Amino acid sequence: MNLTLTDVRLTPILVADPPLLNTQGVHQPYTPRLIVEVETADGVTGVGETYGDGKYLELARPFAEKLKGRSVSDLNGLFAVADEVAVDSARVRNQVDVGGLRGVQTADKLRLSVVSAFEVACLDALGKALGLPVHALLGGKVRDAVEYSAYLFYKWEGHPAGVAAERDDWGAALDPAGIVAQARTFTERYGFTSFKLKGGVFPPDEEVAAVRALAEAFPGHPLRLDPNGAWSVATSLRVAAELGDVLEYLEDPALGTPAMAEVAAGTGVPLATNMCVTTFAEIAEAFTRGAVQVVLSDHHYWGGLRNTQQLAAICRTFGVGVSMHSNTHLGISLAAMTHVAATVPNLHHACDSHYPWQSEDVLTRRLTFEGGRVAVPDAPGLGVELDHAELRRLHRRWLDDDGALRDRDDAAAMRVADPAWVTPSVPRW
Ligand SMILES: O=C([O-])C(=O)C[C@H](O)[C@@H](O)C(=O)[O-]
Ligand SMILES: [Mg+2]
Repeated sequence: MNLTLTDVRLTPILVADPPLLNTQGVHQPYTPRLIVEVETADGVTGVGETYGDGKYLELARPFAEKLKGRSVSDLNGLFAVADEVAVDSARVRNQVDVGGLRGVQTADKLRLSVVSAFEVACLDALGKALGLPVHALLGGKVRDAVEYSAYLFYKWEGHPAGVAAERDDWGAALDPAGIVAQARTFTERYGFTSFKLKGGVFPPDEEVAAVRALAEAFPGHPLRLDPNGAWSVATSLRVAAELGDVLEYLEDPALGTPAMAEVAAGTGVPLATNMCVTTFAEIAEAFTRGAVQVVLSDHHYWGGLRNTQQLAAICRTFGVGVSMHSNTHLGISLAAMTHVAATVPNLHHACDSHYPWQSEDVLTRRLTFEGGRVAVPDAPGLGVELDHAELRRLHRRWLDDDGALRDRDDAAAMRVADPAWVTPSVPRW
């Protein structure tokens, strides 16, 4: 068996995305992703997926060149190779990632976000070469299916008139009744039993009313609210007091560890984060200050599946819970998330996934949710197959774009509907 990497292919694509609202603005009609393919000397291939914005592409290209000739089994070596790739300081100076929705932006985090796709691709190829599923390479699954939550968004019926976009069949959701209707559609289509509402869009009282309406429609079901740090400490404490009886956790109510620590000190509602603990360097302060009770891991920016396992082990040590964050992603990443989640013993919350919002994919067969769960694939590698024709079609869309959509910008998308829109300063309420 020859595990030497002989070819690495990078394909940036644009995938359709509905008009989902968040505190920064609204999703653009198409969002960039990068698909990574690796191939061994024996012709075994592996696939990975990560963010596709320009700042990731400019690292992925030199990184890919350095991988040829190395072994797909040398996963630790990926980090050393990444360190050799220079990050343009303009990419991290005074920059926040997607308006801060994914926390701090550092050179290391950019590198890790690229490494993650290659690590997944190498694990996929290695698994196929050895005849083992990725979860086996990670030490073995401790569950046969991984539970996901319905990721509810305020949304418009469609993208603004005149904007090229695909239509979706979810309808608008701009008030409590719309959110409950969306939640019902999620349960009918996918069987989800826990619900997360993306908040920070409307004044807190409206979002509190939406969560109350969900609690009435789905009594006893786990509920979460995530305003992406849009609230002051005082507002966070007020919402926590009002919704304490129905929330499984409150996610990033206020921005940054000091504010989260203040909120945590004043409420018994567990706080979760994918914004103030997004790197290993941020763990010590947040955990010692008791600022978070649940960390939402994300293999994309934590640097892959094995780093996710390390994060989970640290959380276990400190008695902090683990769940999983998601940005817009396709089936390759859902498969990767499912494999690693299957190996984490202390995963006590349903994971987030945007996948139901994505009508397009680059797989020959989409992954499916049964009863809100994805069955852990036992086929070799990730257990997915790339649809090359669809990959080419979505790449063609990326090639044809004039550059406006190649970098995610939710505020720019909002300005199409509201030319006066500026990214709100924080705290917004
Ligand atoms: O849990 C979160 O904070 C997210 O999923 C961040 C995302 O960027 C989400 O807000 C989105 O896609 O609009
Ligand atoms: Mg969040």
